[in-house]
Amino acid sequence: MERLVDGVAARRRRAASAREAGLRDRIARAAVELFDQLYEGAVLIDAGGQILWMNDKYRAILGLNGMDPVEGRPVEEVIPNSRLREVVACGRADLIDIFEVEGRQLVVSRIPLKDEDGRVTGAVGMILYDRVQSLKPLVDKFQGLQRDLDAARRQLADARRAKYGFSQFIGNSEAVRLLKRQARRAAERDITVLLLGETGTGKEMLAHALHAASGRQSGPMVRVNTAAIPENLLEAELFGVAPGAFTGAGAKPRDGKIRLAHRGTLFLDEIGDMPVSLQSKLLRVLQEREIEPLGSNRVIPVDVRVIAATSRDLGRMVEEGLFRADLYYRLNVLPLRLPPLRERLDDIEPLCEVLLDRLAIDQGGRPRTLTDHALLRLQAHDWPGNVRELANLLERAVLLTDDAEIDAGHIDSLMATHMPSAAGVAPVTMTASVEPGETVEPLREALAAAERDAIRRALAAAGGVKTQAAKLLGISRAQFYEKLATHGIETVTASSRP
Ligand SMILES: Nc1ncnc2c1ncn2[C@@H]1O[C@H](COP(=O)(O)OP(=O)(O)OP(=O)(O)O)[C@@H](O)[C@H]1O
Repeated sequence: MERLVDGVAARRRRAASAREAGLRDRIARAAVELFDQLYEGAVLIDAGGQILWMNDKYRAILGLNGMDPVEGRPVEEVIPNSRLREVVACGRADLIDIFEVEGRQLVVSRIPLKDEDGRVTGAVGMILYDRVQSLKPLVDKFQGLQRDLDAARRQLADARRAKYGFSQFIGNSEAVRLLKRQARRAAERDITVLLLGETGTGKEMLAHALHAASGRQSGPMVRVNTAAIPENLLEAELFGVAPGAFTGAGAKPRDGKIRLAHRGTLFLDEIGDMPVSLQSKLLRVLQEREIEPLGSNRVIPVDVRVIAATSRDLGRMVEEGLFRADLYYRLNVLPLRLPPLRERLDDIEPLCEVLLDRLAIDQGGRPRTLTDHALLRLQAHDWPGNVRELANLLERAVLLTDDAEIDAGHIDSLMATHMPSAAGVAPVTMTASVEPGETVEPLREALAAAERDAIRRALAAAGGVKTQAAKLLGISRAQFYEKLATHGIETVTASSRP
């Protein structure tokens, strides 16, 4: 009797589980049909990340035709960057996510599939977008933010990308052609380059061109002007700061410029102004390719190519003990000398053309031209401030007149009134007379007085802004500071002005 009862119960259990299996099967089929109708796309993968099934709509979004077999292929091979495998691995659903497929932003859901014991057996991915209209504002907002982010990224990349290439470095003279040939060769080799030349000869421009033509062109180009940063801030600026390195250093680490130049180029402008105390740290960067942020005892490897520039005589600075000899030899692997403008007077004409074109673009209107006599005047000048000084003079000439042509008279008046070194251009006459008893100043003192006067006038014209005053004088900021110190001229800093 007992056996009979057991047999009936077992039969009932079997029948119930068969019914349940059939029910499950119907539910599964209904669910698949529902997916197919409800969603823009659906895909099913197994626990190994291989596709078991994909609906036609998903295939269409991927640009696959019905004949392309997808079943059995790894999901990432068919849907690049798919995250379904992660859902299998962690067993948690991604109920709403935004996912890019073939350039389209789609709202998707990813759900793990589990067996009776809770083991993950696969995952289903569904594209919801278009059917779920209520998500549209969210997606639009996301797309707007994504566009802003892309634009900001592009801007940052542009800012860090080199500004100039070799073709923008104007000059046909033999000296410039030779320089460009050497520089092109240097760009291909991943070695340290030292740019030597007077102020305004185009060292920074050439550094950008070297970076743009090098294998590091897609990396950052980071410039540090050693002369423009106070000595006590320079170490942090270059090497970065560890959290809490000093009072006020902040809880987060701050990357220095050397780290920011990782996989790119570090342009050390005015390297002659590098304080001796930091020179050994810089040497370590060149030798060991590593940095130690301020307040840290950790070294960080860096991959940077160094381009250094100076208008100073580094060799002499070494002799005078102002620059470390070992650093000098490390930097001087491939020196490139930029010739001053007075050694390549033939370049003045093409330079003027380009500079006048640039001015026309910046200020609007048609590009001005120079008369032959104006050009001769320019070629007779000494150009201590080189191309920067030439650019400044042309800028003032364009402001001085509305004429289409700039003539010799315009150039003469500018040189006589504004240029600190106009003596070489203005016609020299013998009309000066000396009263009996009047003393004649030694030339050195007369020149120093004239320089002092020019600096004061430039400062006044620039409203005390030193960068602007240096620009007006056609000299670098570093040189301007040196001259202020030499002449003992005290200025009111911008922050302390009322
Ligand atoms: N060969 C050139 N072709 C076109 N523009 C040039 C050339 N050389 C210099 N310039 C222009 O002259 C100005 C000064 O150049 P740059 O700043 O590169 O000189 P620099 O040698 O680095 O000067 P400094 O030593 O004072 O920093 C810039 O506006 C630059 O565009």
